[in-house]
Amino acid sequence: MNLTEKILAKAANKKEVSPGEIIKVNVDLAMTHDGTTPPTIKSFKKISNKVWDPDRIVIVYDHNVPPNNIGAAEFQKVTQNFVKEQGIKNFYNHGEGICHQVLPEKGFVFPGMVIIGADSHTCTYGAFGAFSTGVGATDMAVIFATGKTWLLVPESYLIEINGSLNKYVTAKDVILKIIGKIKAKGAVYKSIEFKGETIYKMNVSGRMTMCNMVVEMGAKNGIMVPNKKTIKYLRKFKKSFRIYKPDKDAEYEKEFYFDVSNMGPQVACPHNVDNVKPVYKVEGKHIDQAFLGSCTNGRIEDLRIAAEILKDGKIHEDVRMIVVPASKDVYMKAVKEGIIETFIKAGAIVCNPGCGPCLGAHMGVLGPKEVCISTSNRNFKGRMGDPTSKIYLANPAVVAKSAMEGVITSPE
Ligand SMILES: CC(C)[C@H](C(=O)O)[C@@H](O)C(=O)O
Ligand code: SF4
Repeated sequence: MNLTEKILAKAANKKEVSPGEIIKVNVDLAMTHDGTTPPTIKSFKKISNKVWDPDRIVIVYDHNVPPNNIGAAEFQKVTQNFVKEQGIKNFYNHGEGICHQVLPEKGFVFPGMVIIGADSHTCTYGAFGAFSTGVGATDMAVIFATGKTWLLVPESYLIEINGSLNKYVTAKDVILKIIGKIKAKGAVYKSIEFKGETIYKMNVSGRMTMCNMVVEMGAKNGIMVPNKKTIKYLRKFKKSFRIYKPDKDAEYEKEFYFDVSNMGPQVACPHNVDNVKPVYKVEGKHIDQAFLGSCTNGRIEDLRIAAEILKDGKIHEDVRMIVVPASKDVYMKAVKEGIIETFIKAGAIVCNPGCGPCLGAHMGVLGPKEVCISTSNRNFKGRMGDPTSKIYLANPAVVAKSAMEGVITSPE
């Protein structure tokens, strides 16, 4: 069995599982956020009045924090009442950060776990060797009630990545390159297992960025065997965990190889995440907004990269640059390191932790024909505002450099 199959077999109390099989699994952790908790509650109330285990549910307000309209404020009240009624203690309602950042940071994510979230980027936790995937509110309601869900065991793709990354080339560029090759519909319902020297050496932040974006190829989950840096990250929580590894003769439907040694920064052009080009092909394109943040690239490592470029520089007068740290923890580290000061002095708008403008709700909605360069994960038409606006996805170095120049620019 491969890595995903091993974890799913354990969760289903079976010796072995194989692709195509429908299994019932125990869920170790369930996550919902301010947007998906109210619809989950609505379905939940039709089937139960008591959650299966309040300690295995984590709720994070991140998409609309603080509430940006009356509906969002009402939604938050619904969740607050539910949390009290059900005795859910793991509740982060005052801008603790993006759910996918908060869960690992607070020590909820460990190797071998089955984590289901009512958000499509729940696949991020594969960086820690967990099986994690997103579901809708009705599936989540059943999990809230029973602690179980059904899964179709996915076929798996093995992606091996070798080579060291050049300066200003990051995990984001690697995953964009992969998506550009496999395409947006190229891995629908597949499990993606990453391996290779590049993954083995990668820091936790980069591993999260890579697993975060597998859903942009339609994948069910992305997963990696924890490396030394990941184990070090997890040890600080002082909890025991078991690391699962694929069998030597594990089976995969397809295998892909990437050598990233000579690769430059990549950009996903409007309006599809798989419309990927090397940055030099889009250099000179005028931008109105630059966004540094999201569950893909809002971590301290990302902010450091951007700050190094912006140090002593100024953001172009035509550009509004918006910086949203992925969590309070990231924010506080950035304050301590003087990074926030660098952003403010350069002319950026620094907002409170959360999803920020990523999905067009607030904090930088794009007007007609405006162009944004963003470190987030989706550039769908109209996602950040007006349907005539355009989004280019890139790494934090490209976003920072472009913000200074007023046009898409390579930091190299
Ligand atoms: C609002 C939420 C359900 C959505 C998701 O599931 O991904 C959002 O986080 C996004 O990135 O589009
Ligand atoms: S940061 Fe963006 S992609 Fe991530 S959960 Fe929030 S809205 Fe979704």
